[in-house]
Amino acid sequence: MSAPPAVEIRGLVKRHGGRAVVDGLDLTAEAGQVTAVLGPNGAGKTTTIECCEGLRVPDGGSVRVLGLDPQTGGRELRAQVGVMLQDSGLPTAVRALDMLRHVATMYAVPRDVAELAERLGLGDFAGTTIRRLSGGQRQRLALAIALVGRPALVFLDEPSAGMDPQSRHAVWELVRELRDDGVAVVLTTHLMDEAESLADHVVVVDHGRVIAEGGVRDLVAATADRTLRFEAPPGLDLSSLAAALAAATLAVGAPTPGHDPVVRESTPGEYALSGPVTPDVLAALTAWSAARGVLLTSLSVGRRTLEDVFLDLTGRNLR
Ligand SMILES: Nc1ncnc2c1ncn2[C@@H]1O[C@H](COP(=O)(O)OP(=O)(O)OP(=O)(O)O)[C@@H](O)[C@H]1O
Repeated sequence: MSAPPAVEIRGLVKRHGGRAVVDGLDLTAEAGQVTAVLGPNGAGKTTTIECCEGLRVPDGGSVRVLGLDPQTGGRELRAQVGVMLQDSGLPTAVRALDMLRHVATMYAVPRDVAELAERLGLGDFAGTTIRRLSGGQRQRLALAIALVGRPALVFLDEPSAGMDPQSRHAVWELVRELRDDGVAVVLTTHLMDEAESLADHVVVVDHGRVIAEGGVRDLVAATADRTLRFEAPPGLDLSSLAAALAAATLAVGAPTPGHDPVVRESTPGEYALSGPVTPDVLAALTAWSAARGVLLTSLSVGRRTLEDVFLDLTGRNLR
């Protein structure tokens, strides 16, 4: 019989104050894969992960972690699951490296503390008390603590948030190694480049449900292959612009039903167009702007990214 998935969630429901913040969510994470859970603020990601960690009791559905119920799996699960929380909850008066050494003693076969500390650059602040660490340093320590017990499954909540580029790449490298060693990695992130560069499987969550999932390439390829972004004064009349762009699409023939261009103002003054990006659409955009005296201060056509997919699905940016 094949091993059960590292995480198997079916129909998870969690309510707060009568409101379902997780509302029938299904998620599977396999060993030897990085599963990225993406979603806007308040989508229910952390609540879902906390149900897997046994920190919250579900109101409905089932959660299995390494084949066990997190509510009753207790010690057996703690020995095999590494957890990196955003708010690490570490004691503040302890020195960073002492904390890591202490946690290592709790495991039967811990990783080499010196090697792990070196990999994550903890040497620079080994003797500093946790209270005095910067946000990025604290993150690196929390990650080391999550990994020191050689877990079979790790939950990483925004693992490289607040880190400088060098530290982020060290973290990414470590995550790839874990995956190659057969560890199941579940990470939540707002960083598209983090998900794009690490994830084997992406699960997009909104309003407590999964709204899309698949490999990064599948998700990106499921829609058009290019995207158009531009900057202009905030508050453009998007319905008038969309009509002009739709006319340009029609003018060149062969419109695809349901694929009219859609323009969104993702943040004030920043616009993204989904739908076919053709030379005529580009010409129609600049003609529409010129007719209204609107100056486009930047304009780019590029490869679609997960960020675009996310915007199409939820109408919102990830942050
Ligand atoms: N203990 C609680 N009591 C009441 N509401 C809560 C509680 N915990 C979470 N919520 C609400 O549940 C919703 C989902 O929160 P959750 O932290 O799971 O979202 P998230 O997707 O992790 O968001 P973020 O990306 O901001 O971390 C939010 O609206 C939040 O305010």
